[in-house]
This record gives sequence, C-alpha cells and structure tokens, in this order.
Amino acid sequence: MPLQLPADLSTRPTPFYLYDLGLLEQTLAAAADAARQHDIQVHYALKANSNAPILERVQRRGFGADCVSGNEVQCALDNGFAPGHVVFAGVGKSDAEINRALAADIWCFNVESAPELAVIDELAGAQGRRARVALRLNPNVDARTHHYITTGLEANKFGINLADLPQVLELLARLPNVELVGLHVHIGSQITDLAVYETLAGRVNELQQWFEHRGIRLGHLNVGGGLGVDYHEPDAHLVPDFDAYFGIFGRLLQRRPGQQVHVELGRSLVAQCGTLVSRVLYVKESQQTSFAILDAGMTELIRPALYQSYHRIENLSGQGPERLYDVVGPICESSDTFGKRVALPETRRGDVVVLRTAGAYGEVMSSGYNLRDKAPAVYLG
Ligand SMILES: Cc1ncc(COP(=O)(O)O)c(C=O)c1O
Ligand SMILES: N[C@@H](CCCC[NH3+])C(=O)O
Repeated sequence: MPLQLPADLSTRPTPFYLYDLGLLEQTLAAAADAARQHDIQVHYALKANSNAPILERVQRRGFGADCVSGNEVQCALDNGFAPGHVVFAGVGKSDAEINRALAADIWCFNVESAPELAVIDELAGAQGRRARVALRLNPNVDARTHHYITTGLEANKFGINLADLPQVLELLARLPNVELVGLHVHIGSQITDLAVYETLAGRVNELQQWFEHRGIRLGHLNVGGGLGVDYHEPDAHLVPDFDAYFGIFGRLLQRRPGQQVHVELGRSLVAQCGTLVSRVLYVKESQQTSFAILDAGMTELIRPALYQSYHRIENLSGQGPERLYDVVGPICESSDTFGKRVALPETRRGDVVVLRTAGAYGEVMSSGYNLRDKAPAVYLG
C-alpha cells in the first residue's frame, strides 16, 4: 500500500504529521481479532499518541485506556473511554492526580511502590472510597531492547522488586481502603524478539503461584505492552503480527477460571499509521558530507536524538541516482540528526522528505524548544 498523501501537498506548509486512518483501522481490527481469539483485553497506552481522532477509533474497538498521568486519565474520559476501562499507571503519581482518578472511579491503579500504596489508601479513605489496585512487579526479565526503554530489570526505577514483595503484602493487608485485584508487569518497549514474552509468561506463572501459596487470588494478570514494529521496512510489515504476540500469552499463561488477562499496547497499534512530512530547506555540501537540512527537527521527532532510533527516511520528490546525505533538522543541537549517510535520490531544496513509522512517541514527544511552532496533524482515510 503506497503512502497516502494529501491532495494539496504542493501548497501545504511543512512540517506536519500525517495519519492514515485506514491503516489505523486495519491495525486495530487485526489486534481486536487476535485479542478476541485468545480472550485477552487490550488497554491502549495513550502515551504513544493521544490525538482525538485516534482515541475515538481505539475506543470504538472496545479497547480500554492505559494512562500515566492525571491529564491522560482525563483525556481518556473526555474521549469516551468508560471509567471502568481506565487504568492509571506510573511511578510518580501526584496526590492531585490520584484524587482525580479516585473521584472518576477508574477501574484500577497500577501501583509501583509501598509508599504509593499507602498514599492511595489514605486518599481513597478521605474520599470514602475503596481503590482497586494491581501491583506492578519487576519480573527481572531482559526485554533485549534499547537500554533507555528497558523497564523490567531490577536496576530500573519501575515496579516493586520481588525481594520487597512480602513487606508490600503485609502493608496491603493492613490498609482498609485498597483492594488488590491484579498483578502487573511491563518489561520494556519496541520488543521484536517474541521469545522474551515466552520468558515473561513463565515468570508471571511463577509469580501467580507465589501469591496463591499465600492465599491470594488475582482477578487479572496484566502483562504490559511493548510489542515492537518494523522501523526498517515499514511497508513489509504495516500491521504487526498480533496473532503471534497474543498467542504466546493465550498458550502459556496459566489462567485460573474467570481470570482476565490484560495487555497495554501503544506503539504496535499506532506507529505505522503516522508519518512526519517535511521539506528540504537547504542542501549544504561540506568537504566530507552532504547535509540535507529539513524544516522538521528533533522538536517534532526526538526519537533519533534521544535513543539513536532509526526511522526510514524517504525523499518523495527526488529523482536520479542515489547519493549519501546526513539528514538533519534546523535545531541548535548536534544531536538534531535524523540519519547519517542516508541513501537518497539527488536531493534539492523544496523536496518532500518523510520520516516513516512516526505515529507512536512522535507528536506526543514534540517540544517547543527554540520556540518552534507545533507541527499540525493531518488525517487521511
Ligand atoms: C507500563 C507501560 N505500559 C505500556 C506501555 C506501552 O508500551 P508500548 O508502546 O511499547 O506498547 C509502556 C511503555 O513502554 C509502559 O511503560
Ligand atoms: N518513548 C519511547 C518508548 C517509551 C515507552 C514508554 N514507557 C520511544 O519512543 O520509543
């Protein structure tokens, strides 16, 4: 399927984010089918992209919302997610955020530490409520992804380490305003080696047994998100292999009767439907390198600067034999580089250059550094 472009591209100012809603629907349908087949509930991780037209489509599929701030909780509610389908996660929830989520009577707080548990109990008590909580445990499983987006190792700030679990359970037993409803793990993002999820499923089974030996039955198992996408050859894998991913948990998790299994997917649902569209401002020839300087930079898409991430770069208007370019943005930082020695057709001022697979952690991570304008979003399909 060729990249869909707006009919008025030649006169439309750049940069902008372009979203293919047809591809989004196709991706959501594939995920919903696979989830249904394995009886797994999806909570969409809003942090990947919280634009209203995207949330509207996610919500229509019957997915819930996985939120990591009070504003994300509010955004989910404003965009039609029922409170009973909203989860609030995150290592540093403020009192104000917890209070808002309690007042909205969301489904569950994913709790990351003993002090947080005590605060939720206190605030719930003050509101005359009982909060449902899942404990986020650190399963110490290596996601084999970039170290900045690995979250399930003991060295990471996330989750409760297994050594601390007995004390957390003692605390939980003493707190009157919190009810333990589940177990939560999340080991990282952009996971492409699915064997990692097999290890995770085994670890979750062990954890469940550990709880059961202490007489605790878990209403749901939340195995987090992290399914990766193909940044290198997006057109070959526009829709991720949800069947393989859900199948692992469907097959390997030892589910108890009536127990629910939840996943929190972000990137895999929205990454491929988004593209950052820019134009070449200048081609600057230096002795060693040809720079293609774009009108988009790290302020629009920070992933290459932050994680050395690869995004496929295509010159849609260039013709002629390929040459190598360092593709950079206009921001006053040397890390404002989208790719080095990128093969592009002969590139000129005004050419339209796109960065693919930018629907997740693209627009949401944009900034106003250098007092840049926010790039608008354009929706097709
Ligand atoms: C706790 C939690 N759940 C879900 C996600 C969504 O991850 P992804 O977009 O990789 O599916 C993240 C981000 O890594 C996360 O930290
Ligand atoms: N923002 C990151 C992933 C972090 C996911 C959230 N825990 C990325 O662009 O890849």
